[in-house]
Amino acid sequence: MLRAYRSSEVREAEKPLLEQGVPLMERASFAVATAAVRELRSRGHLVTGSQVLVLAGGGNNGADALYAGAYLAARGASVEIVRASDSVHAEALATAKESGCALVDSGKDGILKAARRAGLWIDGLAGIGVRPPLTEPLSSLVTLLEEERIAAPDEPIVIAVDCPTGIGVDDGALVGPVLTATVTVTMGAPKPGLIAPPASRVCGRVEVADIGLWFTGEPAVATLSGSDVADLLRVPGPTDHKYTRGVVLLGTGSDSFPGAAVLTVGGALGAGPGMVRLDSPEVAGLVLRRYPEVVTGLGRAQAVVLGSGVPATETERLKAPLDRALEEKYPVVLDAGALELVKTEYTDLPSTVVLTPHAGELAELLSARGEGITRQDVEAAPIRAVRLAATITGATIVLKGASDVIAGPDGPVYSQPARSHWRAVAGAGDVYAGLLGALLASAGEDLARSGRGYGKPALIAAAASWIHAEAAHSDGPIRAMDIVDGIPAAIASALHD
Ligand SMILES: NC(=O)C1=CN([C@@H]2O[C@H](COP(=O)(O)OP(=O)(O)OC[C@H]3O[C@@H](n4cnc5c(N)ncnc54)[C@H](OP(=O)(O)O)[C@@H]3O)[C@@H](O)[C@H]2O)[C@@H](O)CC1
Ligand SMILES: Nc1ncnc2c1ncn2[C@@H]1O[C@H](COP(=O)(O)OP(=O)(O)O)[C@@H](O)[C@H]1O
Ligand SMILES: [K+]
Repeated sequence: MLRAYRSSEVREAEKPLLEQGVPLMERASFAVATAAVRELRSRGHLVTGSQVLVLAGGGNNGADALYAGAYLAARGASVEIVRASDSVHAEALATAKESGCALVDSGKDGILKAARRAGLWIDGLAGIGVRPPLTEPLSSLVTLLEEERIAAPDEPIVIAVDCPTGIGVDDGALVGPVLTATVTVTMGAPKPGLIAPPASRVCGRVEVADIGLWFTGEPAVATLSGSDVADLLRVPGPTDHKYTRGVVLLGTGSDSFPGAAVLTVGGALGAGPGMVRLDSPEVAGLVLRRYPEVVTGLGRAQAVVLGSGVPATETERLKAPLDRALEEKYPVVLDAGALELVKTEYTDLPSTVVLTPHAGELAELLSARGEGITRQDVEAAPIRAVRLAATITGATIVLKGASDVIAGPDGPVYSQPARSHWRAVAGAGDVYAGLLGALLASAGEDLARSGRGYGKPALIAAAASWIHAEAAHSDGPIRAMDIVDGIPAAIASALHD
């Protein structure tokens, strides 16, 4: 599991080490220099003779970059320094100069010329001490460099020290200029913005440098790996039968969107529940032709999925299965049309109810509940939006997108990235709803006993997102049914992880 901690928690973790005199900055800058060497070598360049640009701001981040520049100069690189503040770390600057690094003329032309000469930039303009948007003069400098980076015929390698300058380190927001990185070398632990969208998109590959920091508390944001998913999966044993493995009931599909029933059933069956029930008479024939193992009609279930392919005007029929699940405390997935119910009637939900909106649906839901929030607001700061929605509704929220962002009313936020963006096709969300329902059904009895869920539904939803991303992994176009077909292998790969 990737665990991201906020800057305040990072500073707490660093405090005892600094008091003991542990040379954190030395470790940090060495990790940056090592990453730079690796990037140069992987592209067939020698360090000796490579042209490197150190972008040094006024904080410790700038000092890290300067010391890294000093290492590279000592190994034969030709290093130039842009001094972006009057108060750069004096000792680090002196060390860099002694090692042969040269200061660049700080006018626009001087900076651009140096940027064009260098194949590798080290971004030490600002680290976790900065809250965006950047102010002048840093704002103009970052804009200039980012434009140059994009326009350059051979894009430079950009190594961000701790974080790309300008990102919302703690909330993953992107407001104002940022310098996009090829690699981010982050100290001690990732920060939320390095693993949560939209900021995670400008971080390149994230490498965590172990500088000796120790974290004990719950992370602010986490990303599950295959082995975390394996820990959550319930593998059947010799005493299991179809009812112990979990039954999932689907109220999905309609005359208007019959295919949604096929896709949700496919998603659910892929995850291997004991049984899938379908309570959608108008589409039962279609589903049975494809999946004869489906049992039609209402009946006992350990989890319920409602709303995929059901128009918002036809939600009346979803209320009976929803009421029953709420009464029996079984987990519920409310997708697509069923989200309508949360706008007006079902306003106080337990966290065992999981809402699965995309950004537009989440904005509509929040607006209906009195928060003036647009789709753009949700996309600009997804962590904030899911937390707000979880707090207002009481439910667990899965915001679907290039990365799924998941939160319950408490516990960490999970950010689960897509493996490929071919996944963005109609019906992929329906597959997700079915898959999630089946995973919740396997934990349904436990969830019903433990009451409001205590973070477990969010964890299970994150596992569903991992499996869905893995199942949708592709180098070329895919259809939603290909995701259905990929689920069993994705689960097997988690179990082998
Ligand atoms: N934590 C660890 O374990 C370790 C941390 N280490 C490193 O320390 C880094 C944190 O260092 P830090 O605290 O000095 O902050 P950092 O980001 O370099 O500088 C902030 C500067 O930016 C400026 N500024 C602020 N807001 C701004 C804005 N909106 N727009 C424009 N400017 C703005 C502000 O200037 P001011 O405005 O205050 O004059 C200030 O000069 C951390 O990321 C890591 O690299 C390692 O060395 C060792 C282990
Ligand atoms: N840019 C993207 N890259 C990868 N996956 C994406 C992207 N945008 C959306 N997705 C995924 O595609 C699916 C879309 O779901 P949804 O919007 O509900 O569509 P539908 O209702 O047609 O199934 C979700 O699983 C989401 O995570
Ligand atoms: K930086």
